[in-house]
Amino acid sequence: MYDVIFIGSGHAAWHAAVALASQKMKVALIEKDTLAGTCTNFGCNPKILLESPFEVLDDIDRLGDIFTNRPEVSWEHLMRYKHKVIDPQKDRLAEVFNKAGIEIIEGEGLITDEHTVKVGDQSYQAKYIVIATGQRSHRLNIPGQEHLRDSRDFMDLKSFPEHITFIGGGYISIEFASIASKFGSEVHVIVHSDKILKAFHQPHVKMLIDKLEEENVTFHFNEDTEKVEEKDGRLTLTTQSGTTLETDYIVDATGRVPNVENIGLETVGIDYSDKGIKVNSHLQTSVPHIYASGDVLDKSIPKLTPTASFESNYIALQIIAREAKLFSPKKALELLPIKYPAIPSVAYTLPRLSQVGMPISEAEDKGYKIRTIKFGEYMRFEYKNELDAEMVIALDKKNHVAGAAIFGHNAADLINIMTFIVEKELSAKDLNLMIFAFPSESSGILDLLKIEMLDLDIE
Ligand SMILES: Cc1cc2nc3c(=O)[nH]c(=O)nc-3n(C[C@H](O)[C@H](O)[C@H](O)COP(=O)(O)OP(=O)(O)OC[C@H]3O[C@@H](n4cnc5c(N)ncnc54)[C@H](O)[C@@H]3O)c2cc1C
Ligand SMILES: NC(=O)c1ccc[n+]([C@@H]2O[C@H](COP(=O)([O-])OP(=O)(O)OC[C@H]3O[C@@H](n4cnc5c(N)ncnc54)[C@H](O)[C@@H]3O)[C@@H](O)[C@H]2O)c1
Repeated sequence: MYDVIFIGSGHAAWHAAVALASQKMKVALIEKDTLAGTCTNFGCNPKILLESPFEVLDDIDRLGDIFTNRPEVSWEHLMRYKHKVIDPQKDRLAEVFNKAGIEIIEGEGLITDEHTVKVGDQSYQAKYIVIATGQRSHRLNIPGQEHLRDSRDFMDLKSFPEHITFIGGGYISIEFASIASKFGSEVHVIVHSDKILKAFHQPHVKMLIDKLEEENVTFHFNEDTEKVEEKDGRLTLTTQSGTTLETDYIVDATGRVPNVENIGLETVGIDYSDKGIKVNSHLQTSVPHIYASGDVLDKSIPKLTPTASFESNYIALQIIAREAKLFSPKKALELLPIKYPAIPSVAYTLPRLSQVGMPISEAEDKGYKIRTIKFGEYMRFEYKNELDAEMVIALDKKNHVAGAAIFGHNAADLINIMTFIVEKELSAKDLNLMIFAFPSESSGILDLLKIEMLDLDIE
């Protein structure tokens, strides 16, 4: 009998597994595909690795004729490097899990009753079960769908296509289009509405579109894909309005769907929809000792690695508290409900877009002060000549930062600093009581931010 069995081994599962094992609980992770899940093997990590040489090239391009030779990226070499770095990660994590005393069970988990999970012919009993089965790529249901590829295929390409088409206007489509454009490929993006990256500050999205268009990316807005046909190794994509595109490779990036099928939800009466598993504010399913975590949840907050890890850690605390009888099982529901802090979002394009806190458009509607900090222009020495890099902030009545949106190459790291400032409601005075390393990209933005928070006009 296990204390806790996890179905899935991604971030939504393993953070809790390690925490619970450290409390001497008997824990197992069931994984049907690759240990450690999507982010580690087929998502965030390989993506950022494949993008990293283009970041360097972009720096080189911005610094202009300082360099006498512009290096070129070899996709084949890059793939070799990817396998060298990414492939061993699952083994390293397996070592961590083994050391922690966590059992790894390979195979597909199926809940057969409220305390039992079956893998193949073997049944395992547990006091608690955590469902962390994640999501898979959505596939358009159109004639020729067998010619469509997904993010996993893209990140395993043996050679890079000269003509590549992405369907969708979300994270995956735009991040990969950004990589493909750096390769000099002819890139097309089919978007079925008039917007991409809807959750981001739209003026920054417009700046990104302009940049990508300069780099050979063509956007086809308000177009739906009708069919794909193959002839002599080339593909023809036809949209409902009759536009046709000849291309070598098509990535269907029309979203991801939660893995709720064939895990026994119906057997134990767990509620779910096509958006995922329904849980209460303690991440309990309709069966109180069965929790759900991560991408498989029906949730309104973004489905990201840090939110999956946060939920995982939260579930571990819930179980530890219940087991330590800090609260009687009857009172367990009185444990604190999950409360998400400010969640930063980043689109890993070149340049990157990021944001945290209240969206700037919402803050504008609320009458908050909106300020644009052109840190790339003011601090050219620090920001590698990135003249258009900027941060837009919304200041509330107390001059605290309610929300921030950044456009620039270092937007991912800079937004972490802003997350801290937003979450802790830091004032200019709080920041002035701290000393930061200089010169650095973060100190530059902080100095300019403090001026705005003191409400001095620097224009
Ligand atoms: C291309 C790509 C890029 C991304 N980039 C970012 C990024 O930059 N930043 C970010 O924050 N997020 C990013 N994400 C999202 C991030 O990967 C997910 O939010 C995160 O992986 C969710 O973790 P999870 O544990 O819920 O699911 P997963 O990591 O998907 O883990 C679920 C696991 O459950 C297993 N499983 C499913 N059913 C069963 C079963 N019945 N039995 C046993 N095992 C089962 C699956 O095989 C899988 O390994 C990206 C995603 C993709 C696809
Ligand atoms: N940087 C990051 O944090 C990052 C990067 C990649 C992926 N992710 C996560 O992975 C998940 C999947 O990313 P994604 O880009 O596939 O999804 P997404 O939801 O970001 O974008 C899907 C896109 O497809 C479009 N679409 C949906 N149905 C369509 C249809 N029938 N026809 C045409 N277009 C359609 C949507 O309008 C949207 O533009 C998201 O949960 C995201 O949070 C995050």
